Amino acid sequence: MYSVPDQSGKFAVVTGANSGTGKETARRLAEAGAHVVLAVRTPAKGEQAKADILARHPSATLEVRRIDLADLASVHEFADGLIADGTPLDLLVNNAGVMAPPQRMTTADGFELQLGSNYLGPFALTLRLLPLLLAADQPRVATMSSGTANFGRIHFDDLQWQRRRYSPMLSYAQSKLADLMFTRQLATIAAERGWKVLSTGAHPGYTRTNLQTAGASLGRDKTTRSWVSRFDILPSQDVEQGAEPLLYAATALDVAAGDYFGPSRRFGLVGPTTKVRPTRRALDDAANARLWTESERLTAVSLTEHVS
Ligand SMILES: NC(=O)c1ccc[n+]([C@@H]2O[C@H](COP(=O)([O-])OP(=O)(O)OC[C@H]3O[C@@H](n4cnc5c(N)ncnc54)[C@H](O)[C@@H]3O)[C@@H](O)[C@H]2O)c1
Repeated sequence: MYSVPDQSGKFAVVTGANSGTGKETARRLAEAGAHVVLAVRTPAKGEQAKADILARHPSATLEVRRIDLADLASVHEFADGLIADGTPLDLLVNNAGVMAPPQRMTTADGFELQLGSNYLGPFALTLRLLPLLLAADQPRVATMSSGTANFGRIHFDDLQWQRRRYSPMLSYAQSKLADLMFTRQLATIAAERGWKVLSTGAHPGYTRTNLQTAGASLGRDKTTRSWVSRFDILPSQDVEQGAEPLLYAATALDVAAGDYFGPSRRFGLVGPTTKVRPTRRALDDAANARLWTESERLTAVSLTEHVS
């Protein structure tokens, strides 16, 4: 098991920290000494997660704050709260995500649900929190992608699936490819501007969490059921294993800007975290820059406005 380096004195935000890999990541960061903000959509679930973590680690310092990544007003409210407090932010973990709703659904801002929740919300959140990140000594942004990014394509002419027949899984894959392209582009921008913020990415492998059932609870179409059933032939992991690549991306000392981590695979078994090569579609600098510009336009959150 990966040993998280000492996080004493660090201030971290983990989105989607009430369940799955987010809760486990928050737990391990708190165990290692970080003060962790559990950034959750439903505060009561956040409080339950906090109580669970405290039961295992009584000296952990945790706080619950509400954020709905599918609502930009909520993202701004969350960011405004942290900025008003003014504590430099050492670590932002963009973990929250939703997979495969039964049909095309939209966020409060009218974005297709998966693009909005999995990518545009975290994009806006990261840009808003950059001033706090840049005030920290060794800041880091770790963003959760997915192995499905390998099947993803960014449809610049129809990002929101308005002109094509909606595919819940291909839309999920697009949103997760966008996360990976964002990870790379943030690393590029940081290098260009001489920022010390380190942008890294991870995917968990197939992990037993609420992700498969949360989407399914809304009902599922036949094609998505068939996709999801294909996951079941993959070696699955428990959440402790599944959170390891994200924890590594968030805290390991031997990582470089833009690095991407996932579980290693040998003879069909899932092994320790390793650096993985992103799909070539995430290595297209021009596309990464184009997606960034388009995301600034869609969210109306821009670097020039929020970072001097
Ligand atoms: N479980 C897997 O096999 C797997 C595989 C690849 C990638 N992932 C990614 O891992 C991340 C964590 O998922 P998980 O597997 O732990 O599932 P999960 O369902 O347990 O956790 C997802 C979390 O995101 C939160 N969330 C969803 N929409 C939100 C919103 N609008 N605002 C705020 N929070 C929101 C949920 O409340 C939940 O806490 C996701 O980004 C997911 O895409 C998971």
